Amino acid sequence: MNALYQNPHEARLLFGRGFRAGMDRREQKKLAAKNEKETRDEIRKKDGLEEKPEEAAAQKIKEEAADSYDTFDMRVDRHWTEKKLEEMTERDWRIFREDFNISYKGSKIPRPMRSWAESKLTLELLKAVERAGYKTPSPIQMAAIPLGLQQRDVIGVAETGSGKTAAFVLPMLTYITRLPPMSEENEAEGPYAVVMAPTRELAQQIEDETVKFAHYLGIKVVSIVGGQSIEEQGFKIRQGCEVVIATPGRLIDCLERRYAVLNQCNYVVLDEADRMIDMGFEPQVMGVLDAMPSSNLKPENEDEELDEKKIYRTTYMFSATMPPAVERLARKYLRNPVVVTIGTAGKATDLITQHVIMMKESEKMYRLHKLLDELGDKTAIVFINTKKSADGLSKALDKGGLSCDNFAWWEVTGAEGN
Ligand SMILES: Nc1ncnc2c1ncn2[C@@H]1O[C@H](COP(=O)(O)OP(=O)(O)OP(=O)(O)O)[C@@H](O)[C@H]1O
Repeated sequence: MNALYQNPHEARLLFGRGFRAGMDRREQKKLAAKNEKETRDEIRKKDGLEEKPEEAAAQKIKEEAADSYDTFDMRVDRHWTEKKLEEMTERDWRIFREDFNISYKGSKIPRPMRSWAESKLTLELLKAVERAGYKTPSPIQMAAIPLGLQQRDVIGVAETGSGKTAAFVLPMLTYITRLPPMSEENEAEGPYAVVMAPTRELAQQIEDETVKFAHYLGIKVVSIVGGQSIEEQGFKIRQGCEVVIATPGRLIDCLERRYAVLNQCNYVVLDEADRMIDMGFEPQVMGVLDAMPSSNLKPENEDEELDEKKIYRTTYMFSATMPPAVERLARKYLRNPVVVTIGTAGKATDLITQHVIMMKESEKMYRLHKLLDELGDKTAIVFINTKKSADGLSKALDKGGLSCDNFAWWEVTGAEGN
């Protein structure tokens, strides 16, 4: 067999560099010329022949032609960052989604937004975003804001600290600005939007983030969490507020005691839904959702177009995992939702390094002590599977001179109740 065929030249694929089928033709031609020269040299060496001048000249021409090969015919496009919105192709959007690790599940999904300027947020809100110092939207904001602005139901899976809050707050405020301002006539009918979160601390964080934007629009935010007077909270709601941020237990209490109603609430956000379920709040969450009017539910038929001018019940749900109880909730209360995942669902966050240390049971206490000692004046959380072991461990650590708070009582509110 001819030696040329024994040593075939491999195509080098360069996907993602803007070449059709990932091929850089110039690079290929140069490699082919080099390959041919080496093979001919080898054959001549074997046969004891010298290279003829005309062969050398022909080879030189091939190499020069390869070197100056104009790749413009192979280069299909510029990168999406160099393009205007209207120039974006399907392929650009795919690369854009890959660049930001955005994936979707669902039908009729609107394009993500590449920048704040390209979003359909009102000028007032864009100013508020600028004042907050948010230069570019985070990936969950790029994906979820256009969905919220179309009143689509959303299930968001994103890491903590990824900017989830603004991803639901900005469309929520946009929705509110479309409604009549709160006045004596309608304030007794309750808020326009409700956000539920599993803990007081999270509710507080969401309130801070919401107020950051809401106060420029004159939108009032009230938080309804445990540890404060329920009468006072009820009074604040009745005085008129557009947004309520609440923990589910306290909110259902407020509703059952008639301190608050949700007669005009059509926008609801469940933040950290899996944690709310884990903490045993499923009945309370469902109770709140059932207290909202059902007259604005979206059509069941997912092919039916939504009327942009109409008000629909919009449900946003964020959850790091989708256990059966969360799926049940989603199936019952969300209509034709779009699932947005940033990064890999269920993957540990990139911000945390995990170490697994294998050891004998008898060494555990010593190693834990050593690890905690090495922290110096930093603090740590130790997770443990039962209340009893937490009690024993905290006592042992206390004895060993480490100041230790035992939060095991917290588990009593958990679904398992152990
Ligand atoms: N586009 C943005 N640019 C700059 N900072 C941002 C942007 N979006 C959010 N942030 C800030 O990033 C921080 C985390 O955002 P946020 O609280 O929304 O995260 P999260 O995903 O809700 O996390 P958690 O689960 O802890 O509540 C906040 O301090 C927020 O102000």
